[in-house]
Amino acid sequence: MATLSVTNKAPSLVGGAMIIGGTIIGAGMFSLPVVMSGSWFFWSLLALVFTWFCMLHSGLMILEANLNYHIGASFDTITKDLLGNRWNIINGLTVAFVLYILTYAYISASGSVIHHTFSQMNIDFPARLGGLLFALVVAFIVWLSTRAVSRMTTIVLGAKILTFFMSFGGLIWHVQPAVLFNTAEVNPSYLPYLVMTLPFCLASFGYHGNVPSLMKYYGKDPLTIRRCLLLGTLMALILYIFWLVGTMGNIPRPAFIDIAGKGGNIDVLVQALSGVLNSRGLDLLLTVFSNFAVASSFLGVTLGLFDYLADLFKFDDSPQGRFKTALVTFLPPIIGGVLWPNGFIYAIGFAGLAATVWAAIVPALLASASRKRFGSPHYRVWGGKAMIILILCFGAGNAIIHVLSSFHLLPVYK
Ligand SMILES: N[C@@H](Cc1ccccc1)C(=O)O
Repeated sequence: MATLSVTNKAPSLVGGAMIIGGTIIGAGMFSLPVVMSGSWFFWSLLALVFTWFCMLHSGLMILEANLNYHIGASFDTITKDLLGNRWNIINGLTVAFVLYILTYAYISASGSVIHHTFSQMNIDFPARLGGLLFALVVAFIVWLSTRAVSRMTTIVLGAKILTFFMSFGGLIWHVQPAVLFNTAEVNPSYLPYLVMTLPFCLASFGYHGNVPSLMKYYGKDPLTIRRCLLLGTLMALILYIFWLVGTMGNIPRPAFIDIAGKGGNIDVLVQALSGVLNSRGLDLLLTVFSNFAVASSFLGVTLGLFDYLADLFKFDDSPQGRFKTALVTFLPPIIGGVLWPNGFIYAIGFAGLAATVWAAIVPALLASASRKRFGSPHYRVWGGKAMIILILCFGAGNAIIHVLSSFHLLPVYK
């Protein structure tokens, strides 16, 4: 979850859209080309658009329920009041789980990115050590203060956007239609691999913790907040489509088998891209971009986890209190990262599984309960009962798919 820096004046529409877009676009996108290599471009496009649609509307459902409460009321208050204690506990647990597993994913990802960066300078830097050091630096910043995180995030986010356009502009020019449309393979089969991509799409479109924060910033202004959600999620969708074209148009489908076999982490992907690009400058840009992309999500998500745990364990805001919070925030994922440095793809999948509870199932239940209790006078998501049922099925379907694929019951492209 991205951090929001508090300002006195109401932020512009673009500001809110950027907050949403910035939270959505994170390390999750690096898992997409790898897990989508089986279903390849067109089917994956369909999965992306479908997930975008459902995740946008589940976010709007949180807004619908949220508008019946005081400004500043967050997930916890709304869920407890509308759905009762049991749902609230399940909700809280899955929120914590997503944040923990993402922190672990970022440690694993940053280790891999650092390893790749150094290996370009012909230095062999172990990924485990890279992840550990990176996590310690982030832990230090988070321990310092929220303001330090906010400043760092601003710098990193700026650099991320800049390097994104510079490197992706380059990637797009290199796209070969024959590779993108996979004309070399005779009778390829794509459809069986489609469903297993969904939990990864879901994780990559996660932002829902920020909906209550938007109400804090704009007040009860459903129109503006709705526009922010629409713009922010659309921004992510368009960027992800570019990203798919850029990767699948440059790396042939069969080459992804090898990438997935090596753990599917970012360094392997970037290496495969630079192999086909043959351009030193682009290669460097891509490496710089992946560093910033991981760093900004890392900062945002761990700050969210830090605040959540501080509140949960009632650790105070003194340096010692913050130190204790930093320990419970970072120690478990660091241990995970040192023991299993290549779990990035798995972790993103599990984030999708847990996120489906609080980003799809609970929002649909909230909207339904809010209509019964309050009649949703401020704002009501269109589509009536059918939309609620669609989002519920989307959430439950994602959970089932993830469980099936954990037991190797779904076809995997290899
Ligand atoms: N969408 C983020 C992950 C995320 C999931 C759920 C909530 C917040 C963030 C990413 O791609 O990295």
